[in-house]
Amino acid sequence: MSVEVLLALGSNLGEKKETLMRAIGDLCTHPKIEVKNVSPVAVTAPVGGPAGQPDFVNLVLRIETTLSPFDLLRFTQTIEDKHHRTREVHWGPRTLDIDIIQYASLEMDEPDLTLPHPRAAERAFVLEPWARMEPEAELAGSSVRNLAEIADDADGIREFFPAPVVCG
Ligand SMILES: Nc1ncnc2c1ncn2[C@@H]1O[C@H](COP(=O)(O)OP(=O)(O)OP(=O)(O)O)[C@@H](O)[C@H]1O
Ligand SMILES: Nc1nc2c(c(=O)[nH]1)N=C(CO)CN2
Repeated sequence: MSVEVLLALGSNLGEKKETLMRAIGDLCTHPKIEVKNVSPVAVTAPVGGPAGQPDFVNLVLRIETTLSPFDLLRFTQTIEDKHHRTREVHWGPRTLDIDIIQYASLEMDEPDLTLPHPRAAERAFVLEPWARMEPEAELAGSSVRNLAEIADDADGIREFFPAPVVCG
């Protein structure tokens, strides 16, 4: 059975926008994933992590998939690795980060996977692109648009570029 999933992508090292477009392409090639919608592309100030790290490029994607949550996590981590993601510094600069924000209405708290993503409701760099893609979306019973307005990093959204073509 296919379920709806919300993924968030971020990059603040290298060819940031290009890396996100390639990662979308990687998702598009999986036979058990259908990319349904892509948000506008946000340039955002870094939240947390070491001082002075570069701005991020962030977007979210709506997909449908028949993969289980853990199989999806494994696949998204394979894409991160392919794009030379390293994990030395907590919240440090990265070529590519893919978070599973929401997997249908599933709630789980396992050592390697928490759903919905535990910090998504506080992150304008996730919520603002999401609200632009799906204005009526909800996260854990709250309006994503409202959450985006009150997020601490709401003024860290610098600019938006139009949404890329889905699996173009
Ligand atoms: N919903 C989720 N989506 C993606 N990874 C998750 C999720 N819940 C737990 N994890 C786990 O988090 C671990 C650390 O992920 P990662 O290094 O990308 O964190 P981060 O992006 O630096 O920080 P944050 O989790 O705050 O976004 C992953 O190995 C993964 O097992
Ligand atoms: N602006 C921005 N800040 C972050 C981001 C991100 O994607 N964008 N990701 C983080 C950890 O996942 C920590 N901080």
